[in-house]
Amino acid sequence: MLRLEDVTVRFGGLTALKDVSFAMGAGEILGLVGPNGAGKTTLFNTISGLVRPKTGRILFAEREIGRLPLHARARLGLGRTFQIPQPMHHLTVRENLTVAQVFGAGKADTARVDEILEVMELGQHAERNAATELALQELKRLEIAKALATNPKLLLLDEVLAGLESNAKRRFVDKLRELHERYKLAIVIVEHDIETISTLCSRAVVLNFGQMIADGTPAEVFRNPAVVESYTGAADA
Ligand SMILES: Nc1ncnc2c1ncn2[C@@H]1O[C@H](COP(=O)(O)OP(=O)(O)OP(=O)(O)O)[C@@H](O)[C@H]1O
Repeated sequence: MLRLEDVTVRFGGLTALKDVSFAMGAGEILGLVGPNGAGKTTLFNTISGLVRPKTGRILFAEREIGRLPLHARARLGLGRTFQIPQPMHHLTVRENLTVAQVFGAGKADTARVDEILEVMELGQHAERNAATELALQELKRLEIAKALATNPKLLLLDEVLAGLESNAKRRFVDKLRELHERYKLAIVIVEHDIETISTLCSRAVVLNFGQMIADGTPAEVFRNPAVVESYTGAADA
């Protein structure tokens, strides 16, 4: 479903991604891990179209998408969330979903918006101002709801669980599983918590200084010496 071939991204003199290659299949839940600054968000930005790679190819649903604009990628089924929730100001929760839907799916579909509000447990907040009247957990659910409104086949989740306490995190993980089943979604999730990656993901890939240093089951990856060193090295720095 998604394949990256030798993707390199530079910001001036800084190589943020270097020859990154990996493929994932429909329905997979993949954890993307690595120390701060490793290139995880840059990878999401490159897949979703905010950042242009210097070299390499990105294929999604058997099409080369590396030069397509954001909305074209969204319409092919690429959905994403942002590390810092970005609700549209002055709009209600419901309006946020409708705008996301028009951007990513090409037209408004009230029934689908109602369904997503219910699935994401946002029904009672539907007419609230999204930017000023939601608590952190609701903002996070809205961020995912906006991505779902674009009818994705692949969902890129950038640290959606960060800042939640452990019970809330567990409920959120259950919700992600539910979405995976219900919408037959493939998911890539950036997350620092090893336990979460281990319970949610069948596979994990690790970035360090822009390079992929491991790819395997979470158990394999987290006992890989290069991975352990990338984290302890970062902690010592
Ligand atoms: N727009 C940009 N311009 C210049 N440098 C950038 C830009 N975006 C990211 N970088 C740099 O690229 C590197 C990778 O950053 P990125 O945000 O992708 O890492 P990350 O793995 O998502 O980190 P974190 O876990 O802290 O979110 C960092 O050195 C960062 O400073």
